[in-house]
Order: sequence, then C-alpha cells, then structure tokens
Amino acid sequence: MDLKSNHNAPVLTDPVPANKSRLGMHSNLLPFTPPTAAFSSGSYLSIPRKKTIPGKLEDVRASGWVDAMQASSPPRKRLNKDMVVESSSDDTDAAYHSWVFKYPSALASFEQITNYAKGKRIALFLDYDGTLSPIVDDPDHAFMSEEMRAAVRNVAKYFPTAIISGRSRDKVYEFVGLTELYYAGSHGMDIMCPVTVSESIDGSQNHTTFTGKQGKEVNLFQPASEFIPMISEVSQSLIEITKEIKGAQVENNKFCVSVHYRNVDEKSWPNVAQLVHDTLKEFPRLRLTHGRKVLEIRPVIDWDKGKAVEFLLESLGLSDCKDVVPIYVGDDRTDEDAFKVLREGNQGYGILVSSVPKETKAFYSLRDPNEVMAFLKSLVRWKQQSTASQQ
Ligand SMILES: O=P(O)(O)OC[C@H]1O[C@H](O[C@H]2O[C@H](CO)[C@@H](O)[C@H](O)[C@H]2O)[C@H](O)[C@@H](O)[C@@H]1O
Repeated sequence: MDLKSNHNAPVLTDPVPANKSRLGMHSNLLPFTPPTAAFSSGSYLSIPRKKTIPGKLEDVRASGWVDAMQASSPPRKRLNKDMVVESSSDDTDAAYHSWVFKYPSALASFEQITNYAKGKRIALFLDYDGTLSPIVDDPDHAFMSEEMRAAVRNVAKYFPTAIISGRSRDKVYEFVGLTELYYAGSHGMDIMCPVTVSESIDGSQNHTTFTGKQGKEVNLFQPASEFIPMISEVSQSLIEITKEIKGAQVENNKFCVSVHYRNVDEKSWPNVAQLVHDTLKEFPRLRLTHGRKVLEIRPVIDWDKGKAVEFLLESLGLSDCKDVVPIYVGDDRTDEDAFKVLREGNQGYGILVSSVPKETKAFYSLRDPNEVMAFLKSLVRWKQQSTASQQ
C-alpha cells in the first residue's frame, strides 16, 4: 500500500455504480450517494439540513436493514445475568460441523499454521468484543478476564500485537490495559503506532507524533479527524431520539457511533432502524454498517479494519515482506475487511470467532474467546519451544 499517496485524506471520490455504494456495498446500506460538494474538508457544518421527518417503517424493511439486523443476531442462550452465548439446535450443530470443514478450527490446524510460519515472523491483530471478551448485554461491562489479559501480554512478548476495535481507542485501552500493544480504535480510524511510519506520511494533517504511555515516541493516525464534531452531533441526536425505545443504547466511539439494540424488544427493532435511517438522511457523509446487534454509523471514507492492518504492517516495517505472517482474529462483520485484505493479499490468515456458521473471508475459525485464549497460549508455547530447540 502506498502510504504517501493515500494517507492524507482517504476520502472516496470515485464514481459509484448505480446500485453500489462507494465501498462496493449495496446502496441499500447507504441513505443516498453523497453529493461531491459534501466532501470538501470542513464543509459539512454549513450544509443546510432539512428537519428530520420520521419516515415510515417500510423504508427500513424495504431497504433490507431489518433483515440484516435479524441476520446479525444468531439465536442465543443466557449463561448468567450478564453473559449470553450464541446457541445452537441439533440442526445448527450439524450445519456447524459441515461449516468447520470449510473453515477448520485454528486449534485443530495449529500444526499446519505453525509449519507455514516456521522461520517467518508472525504479526498478530486482535479484535476486542466477542474475541478477547465475551459478548455481554451491557457494552460498558465487556471486561476481559485476567487469564485472557495474561495470555495477550505473553503473546505480545513474542509477536508484534495490535488490537483493532470498533470502540474508541481510549475505551478499548481502558479495557485491555496493556502498554505493550498497539491500538487502533473506531474500526481503525484512530491508530497509535510506532514512529517509523512518520517519514512516509510526513506532512499529513491526519497524524501527530508524541510520547506515548511506554515513554516511546508514537504516531497517532486519524484519517477521519474532521468528522469528530459531526459524530458528536449525530451521537447527541441519536441519544435524544432513541430515548423512547426501551433498551436502545447509543455509544459515541469518537469517529463512529454504535446504536445498540441487543436489549430492545425485537418488535421494536424496525423503530430503531427507522430512527437511524432518518438521521443518516441528514448526514450524507456518514454511512451504516452492521455489527452484532448494533448499527454502526461511520464516515464515508475509504478506511476500515483492513486498511488499518495494512497501515500497521507498514508502520511496523512488516509490509512487503514474504517472511511475515499476519494473523487477524475477529468475530464480526467489520472484521471481514481485514480477512479480505489477508486473503486477497495471499498473506497470513484470518480467523473467525464464531460458534455458528457464517459467510466469511477468514481461513480458520475458533468457537469463542476461550478458544482464542487457548490459541494465543499455544502460539507462545510453540515460540518458546522453537526458540529453545535452536539454542
Ligand atoms: O470491533 P470490536 O472490538 O468487536 O467492537 C465492535 C462493537 O463491540 C461492542 O458491541 C458489541 O459488544 C457488546 C459487549 O459485549 C455487546 O453488548 C454488543 O451487542 C455488541 O455489538 C461495542 O459496544 C461497540 O461500540 C463496538 O463497535
């Protein structure tokens, strides 16, 4: 990836086919194609806005939002007051077993993975929610276990390790609390990385250099920095208008907003979707993606977790190296961008965390965060053994 030409303003300006969004998503997922004028830097606050007129629920049904919301929500089983897991019936169990042939368990295939990685350098990219921490009802209580924290700390001793999350970088750092990692928040729109990349993006308005928590110089790369006021405005507006819907929760992730419907009665999901849909009509520079029982609103810029992986590899001095094996572990649809980058670049492996069959660009699978932890521990053991055998 060419950082020099790319990193100042990753705003999409290419023409969009009639039925496709700028990111190749179906236009159903976008309120409408943004007018070119709306992309000029800093101009959005002066765009005259129509007053939000509530649309009919048919809008979101017809556009497929409600179907997408249902599809992103496999059946689940409550383990305790806070914790839920995706559950399965005998039928889905059978479907899972045939799915796992196509996307083998990264634990069962561990030898194959490490045989390929022998003599090469592994770089690890980890999603947070649903990967390092179990999915819980309250997004503010998605804590990772101490055992998982120790596993991540250990693995980072041997392999460069980054967390790439949809949450704000501050929030995910608060949850993980390990200074030895690199962090990318807001789906990769807020990256803290080593300073080595600074030469190639010198002059970019999107990056600043400062001394980080480890006392080392770090770069902060924020390709959507001009959207902060807009995101805050949308977030405020959504907090207001979703107040009426019991269980709806809005989370401001700095460069994107999450509208959670996990705790909303399913009958009211179309109402949540409609409010988000109506709001997005007023913000043509924002778009929607779907996560696990969450609608995610983010800037229409050509940046995602896949781009963040490429950026981090470059900033770690690991891009264009045949001896580097990037491994990305994630559970949700936004992680597919990263799986796609690895698959299409024929580099490394995507590992999808899922206990139910899902369409994916990953190569391998793991069932849940417990299996992720086992995988991380296995990587450490393998590295220690191979280092010992070389001495
Ligand atoms: O990229 P990630 O680190 O996976 O973040 C994606 C979203 O995760 C969080 O929401 C999800 O986890 C919550 C806690 O388990 C759960 O309650 C919610 O239903 C899930 O969608 C986070 O709250 C979002 O802001 C992230 O975008």
